[in-house]
Amino acid sequence: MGAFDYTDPNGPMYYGGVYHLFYQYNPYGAVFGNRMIWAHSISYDLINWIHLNHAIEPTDPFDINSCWSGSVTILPGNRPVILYTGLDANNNQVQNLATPKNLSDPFLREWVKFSKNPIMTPPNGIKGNEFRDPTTAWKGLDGKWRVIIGSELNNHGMAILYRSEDFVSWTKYQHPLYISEETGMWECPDFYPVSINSTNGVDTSVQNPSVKHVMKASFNSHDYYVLGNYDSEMERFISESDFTGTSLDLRYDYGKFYASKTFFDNVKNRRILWGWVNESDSTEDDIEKGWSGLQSIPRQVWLDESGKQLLQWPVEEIETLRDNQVSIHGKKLLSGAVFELSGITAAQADVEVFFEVPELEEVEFMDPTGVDPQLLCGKENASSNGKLGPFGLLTLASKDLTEQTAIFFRVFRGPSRYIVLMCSDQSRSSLRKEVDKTTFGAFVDIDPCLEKISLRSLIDHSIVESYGGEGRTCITTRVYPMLASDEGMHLYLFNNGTSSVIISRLNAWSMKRAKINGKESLRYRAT
Ligand SMILES: OC[C@H]1O[C@@](CO)(OC[C@@]2(O[C@H]3O[C@H](CO)[C@@H](O)[C@H](O)[C@H]3O)O[C@H](CO)[C@@H](O)[C@@H]2O)[C@@H](O)[C@@H]1O
Repeated sequence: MGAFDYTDPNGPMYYGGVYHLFYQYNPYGAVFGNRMIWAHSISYDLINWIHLNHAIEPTDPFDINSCWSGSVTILPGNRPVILYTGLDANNNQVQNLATPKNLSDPFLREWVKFSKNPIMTPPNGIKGNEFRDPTTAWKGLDGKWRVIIGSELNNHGMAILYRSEDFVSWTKYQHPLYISEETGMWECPDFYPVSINSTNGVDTSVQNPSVKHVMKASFNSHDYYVLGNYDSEMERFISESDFTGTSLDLRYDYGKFYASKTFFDNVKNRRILWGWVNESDSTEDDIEKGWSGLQSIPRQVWLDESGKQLLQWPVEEIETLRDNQVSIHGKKLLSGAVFELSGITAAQADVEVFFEVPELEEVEFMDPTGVDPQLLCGKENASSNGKLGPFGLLTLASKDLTEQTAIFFRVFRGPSRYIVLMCSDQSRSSLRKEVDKTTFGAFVDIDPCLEKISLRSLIDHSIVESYGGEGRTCITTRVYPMLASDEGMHLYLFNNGTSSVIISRLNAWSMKRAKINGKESLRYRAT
């Protein structure tokens, strides 16, 4: 077996009838290494993948110590170009350019590095190890290209802005596009418009009154974003809030999800998001099992009607893996109920459930001010009893429930409205002691008086990707059950609250295996 580490998604795009995904990859070891490369895979449907030869590897002084993260921009005339960070011979981070050798090859198998690399080097005042991860570039109203690079100055994370007329000569702009007072170094920034009145995606260069902009930055092991307005004439991004690096910030995902990247899929008019989902086991475990790191299921991302946050949903193509289905309508889950959902493969499933909570009157009061939902989930875990909740799913569970990963909700009465808490409780996910079992949690911005509380979970052996409130809150987790074999894995609905809840609608499917290089493959193994 090989030993490989998969991390950041790089340069996703649609070209020549196929989706391309590059990613940070260590071909020499199961964990992050000192010679990272750009691996390359392609797909016709975002689900089944073909691995190609590596796209970019360290070869020249400007990237001899690694080819780190970056992005693709499609130039006029349908010409993709890669901007990536190279670690040069002195281990300084520099930005490099590469272009396809043969544009008529839809697989874009070979990439040629620009003869005049590097095209950007750390500017004055910026440390050589704090200048990386170029975004997809966009065109301003003046026709000039813009790109941002992750960096920091005096412990303030920022997006350094460069401009260019020809994509080759880049000039640093006088001030960063964004500087954050409260965060450290920014990795893998992403900057893109979202429509304010449609779920459709828009091209990265679009600027008009019907879009807002998203600024995403990766720091403190999480992907945070703010929304705002971008003005390319003034070269300003005016955000509606600031990054605080606390639980108050908006995040794509409140579990494991980092160094993400989006791209505009012009065939289906949608923006697609990918993130790196790392392991929760130890480095020693990774070396023993011979690999580490997953890519999330790609998600469509768009602005919520409220304009206050993004919504995310697994791309529709995931439904092609759906196999046999079970459905439930109008079933009451009494206090203390644990109800097995049989008839599907619990180890690999897609479950969507809508809960109705009729007994709202006497729920506990909670003032959410200053409350960290993740800590609250740790305290009010799956086995505690509230009035309304915990209720939800017990995934990847052994028959006797010794091992289980609970994805659940609690409902509280707040000062002005009800508060819905969503948690992913890993504390009993595995009998293995050395794995990280931190509980994750976040609030879901829904009013249970007006709508049902929904949960969709994509379960696959060692990963559970959960979408609460129809994509308002996402939590991804990695777990390593020991007791349950694929066949012995179980899935339950539960209600530990003192009030009943109603499963108003549930649809769940066994999921087939995706094909990698034409063969049905296990996407993720627990061990
Ligand atoms: O592959 C390099 C790209 O990855 C990014 C974002 O994920 O930087 C990753 C980063 O962390 C790696 O090294 C750490 C040890 O130094 C290790 O703990 C972690 O698991 C690794 O992913 O790489 C640098 C240098 O090590 C570190 O500062 C980062 O957090 C992205 O910024 C890079 O382009």
